[in-house]
Amino acid sequence: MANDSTGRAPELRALRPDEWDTAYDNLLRAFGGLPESDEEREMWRSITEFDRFLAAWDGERCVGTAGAFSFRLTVPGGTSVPAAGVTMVSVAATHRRRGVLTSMMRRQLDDVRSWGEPLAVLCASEPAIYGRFGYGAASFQLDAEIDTVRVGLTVPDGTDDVQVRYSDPAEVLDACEAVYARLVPGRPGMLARRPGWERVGLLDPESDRDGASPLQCVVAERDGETVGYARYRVKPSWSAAGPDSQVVLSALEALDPAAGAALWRFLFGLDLTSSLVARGRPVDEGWQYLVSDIRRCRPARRDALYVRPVEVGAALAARTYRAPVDVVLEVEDAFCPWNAGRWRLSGDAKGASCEPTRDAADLALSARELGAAYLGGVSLTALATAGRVRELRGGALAEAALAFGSDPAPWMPHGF
Ligand SMILES: CC(=O)SCCNC(=O)CCNC(=O)[C@H](O)C(C)(C)COP(=O)(O)OP(=O)(O)OC[C@H]1O[C@@H](n2cnc3c(N)ncnc32)[C@H](O)[C@@H]1OP(=O)(O)O
Repeated sequence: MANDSTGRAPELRALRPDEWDTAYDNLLRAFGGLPESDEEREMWRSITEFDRFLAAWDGERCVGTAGAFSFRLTVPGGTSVPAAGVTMVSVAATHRRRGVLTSMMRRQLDDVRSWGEPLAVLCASEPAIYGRFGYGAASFQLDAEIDTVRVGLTVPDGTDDVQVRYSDPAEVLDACEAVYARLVPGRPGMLARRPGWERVGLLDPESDRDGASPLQCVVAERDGETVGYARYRVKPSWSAAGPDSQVVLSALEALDPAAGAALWRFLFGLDLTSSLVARGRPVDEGWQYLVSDIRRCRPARRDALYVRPVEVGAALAARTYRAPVDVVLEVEDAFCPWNAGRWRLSGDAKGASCEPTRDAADLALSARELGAAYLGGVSLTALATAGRVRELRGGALAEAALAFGSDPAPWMPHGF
């Protein structure tokens, strides 16, 4: 790393609580300098894990930040695996492109390994940044802007048995969190909530509303039990032709198809609105199969969660495989060389093992591609068509690609 203005390399160390404001200001400035509300600042401070938050210092000045939440991530098969949630990464523009990020990534991945966490995950501000450090885009999200005047919704049987009730978001938080917790094991990419994180979904600073209403909440109930919820805002608009307001969805979770349909029907039907913007939804979410005209929903797919296998053996052994698989992977990993070499992966829907081997390799790929395929949302076959996975034994690619896949598709419900 190049030296800084004092002639020394910036000092890298865990953040002390009294340094938090200085570090957070570096982060906000790197993201454009827009101030945050006291509510937001206090929220992010309260969930900071100081011993896992690195800051780079040029004398008294904070010039770099990189945190790592201690998350648990659902992997294919439903197990919850320790994963470092890389977050709040910033380098001061005065110190950019001198290797500060690289030094933080180096130290952080060494730390994550020493903590015994087999995975690191992140949401990238820009996709070009993290591939060099071995992160691959592993889950995708669906964004949609639905013309609710022209698009109809056909709901499944049982939808009328679900009541939708207006609720205060904070008052029903426990019931909503119980719904969320039941869904976590069922979909790879979901994160078990750490204490304090339930409040993130209720953050409602005016600066985030873009002219829309405060956060509104409805719960879906069946026989008095909460079976789903939705949080949304309404952005009012009136044209010469009349009302043209927009519903902006913030969160929606449901325990079964009828509960989900009841919530979508409610959102489609809000008076005076003509469109519904839903961002960050699962790519395979059921509403797409209820609409009369998917094209007028303008669906768009975007990269979401990036995964980095920190310990290849432990990571691959932690998930299950939807078909039997027995392959030797030749892994290339320049940034975390302890992963480089041949690994025999044997597994099925019940469990797996992954150990170093001297046997001949069946497939060759880098840690980044392994991260992309890890949650089952990116096909090894597709990566092979791009030349990112090489088949060295005939048939190994088809066998591994089938085994690695996941249904449902991986999804991460919120950023961090
Ligand atoms: C998980 C999260 O928190 S995502 C948030 C990331 N943060 C931001 O986007 C805030 C604004 N940006 C920044 O703070 C900084 O520009 C950072 C953190 C992205 C990069 O920090 P730097 O210290 O400049 O990176 P560093 O000097 O270590 O660069 C390493 C390599 O990555 C490349 N790189 C760095 N940032 C980018 C980028 N945004 N796009 C493409 N390449 C990049 C560099 O060119 C360099 O490549 P090289 O090794 O071929 O020369």
